[in-house]
This record gives sequence, structure tokens and C-alpha cells, in this order.
Amino acid sequence: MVANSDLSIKDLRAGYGTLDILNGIDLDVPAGQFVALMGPNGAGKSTLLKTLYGMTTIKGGSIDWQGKNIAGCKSRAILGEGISFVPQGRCNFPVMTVDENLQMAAYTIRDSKVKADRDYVYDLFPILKTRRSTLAGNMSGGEQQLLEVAMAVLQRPKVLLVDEPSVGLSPAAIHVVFDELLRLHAAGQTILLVEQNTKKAMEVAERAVILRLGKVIWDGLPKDITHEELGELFLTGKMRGETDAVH
Ligand SMILES: Nc1ncnc2c1ncn2[C@@H]1O[C@H](COP(=O)(O)OP(=O)(O)OP(=O)(O)O)[C@@H](O)[C@H]1O
Repeated sequence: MVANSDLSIKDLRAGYGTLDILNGIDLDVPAGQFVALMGPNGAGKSTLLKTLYGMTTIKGGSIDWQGKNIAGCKSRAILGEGISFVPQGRCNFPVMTVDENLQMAAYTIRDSKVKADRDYVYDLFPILKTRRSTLAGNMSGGEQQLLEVAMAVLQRPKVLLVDEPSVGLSPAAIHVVFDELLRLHAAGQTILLVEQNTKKAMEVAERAVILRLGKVIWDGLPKDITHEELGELFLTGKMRGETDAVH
């Protein structure tokens, strides 16, 4: 696994055109950490990942990464800086085999040694190796999700951004996908995960960051918040018994 480094987000404001969604995000992610971003629908979780990957309009603030501010850089440049994004939904090539999909991912790396890059991923995801000649579109939802993650991991990212990997998956498939994320993390991968399945997210991540209305309203260890408190925070921005909103 490639050496990691820290990511530091300060007063980040971003949105879509004139629409403001992120209203001042402050978040430091140390190398190797597994962070779950949670919060109610529309809180700006996916927008935060998309902003880190250069897909939104920056309104202010900074994203410090390896000594430079990458806020506003293009996605291609951000990928080159070692940040990979697994967007929500299927984004493989369904009428190509697993092997061919990984080849396509390898072509995005300058001077890729395609076979070596593919084999690197097969070592990390043995399930995919057994399916290497299968058309991606003929695999189960869980296997396809693993392929999406593998295509991103092939870039040997220092930070992996993963948006809602559990959507549309059976409980068994969710289990497999999250197991793979845990294995990647154990090997040193920094992961920022957006996940609606809060139970699962709290099980796998070592840190929970809760967004509401484009701001961080809670940041801590998953063990320090109950599901009831989480629900209340999602709805009101307040912890049980508090009168003022957190932050
Ligand atoms: N491409 C876009 N153009 C304009 N508005 C958008 C776009 N994508 C998202 N939005 C809006 O940005 C807001 C935040 O959306 P975002 O997807 O970041 O929320 P989220 O916290 O990930 O929610 P969910 O859990 O429902 O996926 C929503 O009001 C959404 O309608």
C-alpha cells in the first residue's frame, strides 16, 4: 500500500453553481484513518466527497493536501495527487469483463504496467480474480461494487473516497463489501466513507463525522454516540438534553 499523508479541510464552502451546499467544513483526516461521514438526506455528505474530488464549485476555504491547496483543482489532477473516488451507483463497463474493466482503470495511470496493476488488485480482491472473465454487468451488485472499489484502488490512492457502497445491495453483499473496506484500512488505506447504513458505518469506521446543513455538527468515536442520539442529531443538530445546536 502507498504511504499516506494527512488531509486538512478548513472553512470549506462549496456548491453547485450559485447554490451553496457546504457552509464551512473544518475536518482534519490523519493518514490511515477510516472516517464515516453521516447525516440526514441532503446534509452535503456526497457533496463533500465530490468537492474533494474537484466536482463542485468552490466558494471559499481550503483543502490542504501534501503541501498544497487542491480546492478547485480538476478531478484528473486530484487523481494524480493520490485521491480516488468511488461514486454512488454503478460506474463500471457492464459489457466488458472484470479483466477489461481493470485494464480500463489502468489506462488512467501514466506509464501503467497494466498487467502488474491488475495483478496487484487481484491480490487485494481475490473474489474478483475468480470472476476475471465474467462480464461486469452479469455479476451480483456486491461483486460490481467491489469492482468499482478495485478500479479506484488500482490507482494506489493515498485517500479513498467511497460514496454509499451499500445502496441496492443485499445484507450478505453489504457484509462482503464492508469486509473488503476493513481489509484495505487494515493495510493502511485512508478512507472517507459516506454511508446511509449508519449501523454498518459505525461498525467499520474508527471515527464518525456527522454533517447537517453543510456543516460538521459532531465528530468523535462511534462508540461515543448511541443510535438514538444519532437520530436526534440528524433531526435537530442537538444532542439529547441540549438546548443549543452543536457548533
Ligand atoms: N449536481 C447537483 N446540482 C444541484 N444540486 C445538487 C446536485 N447534487 C446534489 N445537489 C443538492 O445538494 C444538496 C446536498 O446533496 P448531497 O447529495 O451532498 O447530500 P447527502 O448528504 O449526500 O444526502 P443523501 O444522504 O440523500 O445522499 C441536496 O439539496 C441536493 O439536492
